[in-house]
Amino acid sequence: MSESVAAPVVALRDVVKTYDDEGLKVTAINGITMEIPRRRFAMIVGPSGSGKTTLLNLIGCIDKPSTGTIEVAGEAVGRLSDNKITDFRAKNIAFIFQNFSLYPVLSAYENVEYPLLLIGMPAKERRERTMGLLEAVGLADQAKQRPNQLSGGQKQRVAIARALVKHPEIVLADEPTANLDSQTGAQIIELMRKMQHEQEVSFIFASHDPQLISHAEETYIIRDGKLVEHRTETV
Ligand SMILES: Nc1ncnc2c1ncn2[C@@H]1O[C@H](COP(=O)(O)OP(=O)(O)OP(=O)(O)O)[C@@H](O)[C@H]1O
Repeated sequence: MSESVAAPVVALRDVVKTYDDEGLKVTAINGITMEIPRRRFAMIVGPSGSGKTTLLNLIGCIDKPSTGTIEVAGEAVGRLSDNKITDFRAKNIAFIFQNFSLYPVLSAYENVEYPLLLIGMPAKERRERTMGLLEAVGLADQAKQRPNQLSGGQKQRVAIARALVKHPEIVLADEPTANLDSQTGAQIIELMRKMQHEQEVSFIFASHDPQLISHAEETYIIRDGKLVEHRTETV
C-alpha cells in the first residue's frame, strides 16, 4: 500500500461545533477526534440529533468548527480563505442528498453531464464519462428521462452518477436512503459501495439506521455529538 493511500482522507482533532439558537448555545459536536481512512466505504451512524449532518457539513467544508482542526484530503481546511474553500470543495468533494436534488428540467443524462459542462470538458470525453457512469449505475436505458419520470431509487442512481462524474476525492451522502423503501435503500447502499470500489473514491454516508452498518467498511457511531465507537470491517 502506498503512503498516500494509507494516509487518512479525513482527520478531525478535538472538534467542537456550537450553534447559537436564539441566544441558547447548542453543542452539536462535542469534542470529536477521528480519522477516516482513504478510499473506504465509511458510515456515520447515530440517532436523530446526534450531530451527523453537522459532522458531514464540517467534513464537506460547508461549515467551520468552533474549535479544533480538520484535515480533508491532506489539506488543513481551516486555514483556507473562503474563495479557496469554494475551489477546494468543487475539486475534491461531491454530495448526495436524501431528496436527490436533481435538476427537474434536465434529463438523467444532462443531470450527470452538467458538472462536466461547467469545467469545460471536451464533448467526446464528456459523453463517454457520462454514459459510462449511467451504465455503471444501471440507467443507460433511462438516459433521456427527466427526474419526474424516474422512481426514487432511479433518481438516487442518477445522483450517484452525478456525484462521481468529476472524479472527486470524497463523496458525502447525508441519509441517502431516507426517502426510499428499505429494499430499494439496501440496493442503493450496495450500489454506492460497488461504485466506491470501482471509482476508487472515499465514500462517507450518514444514517440513523443501524441496520445499514453491515454494509460499511468503517463505522463511526456518534451520540450527543461524541464519537462513542469506531469499527473497522476486517477484510
Ligand atoms: N443551524 C443550527 N442552529 C441551531 N442548532 C442546530 C443547527 N443545526 C443543528 N443544530 C442542533 O445540533 C444538534 C445536531 O444536529 P444534526 O442535524 O447535526 O443531527 P443529526 O444527527 O444529523 O440529526 P437528524 O438525523 O435528525 O438529521 C441538534 O441538537 C440540532 O438541533
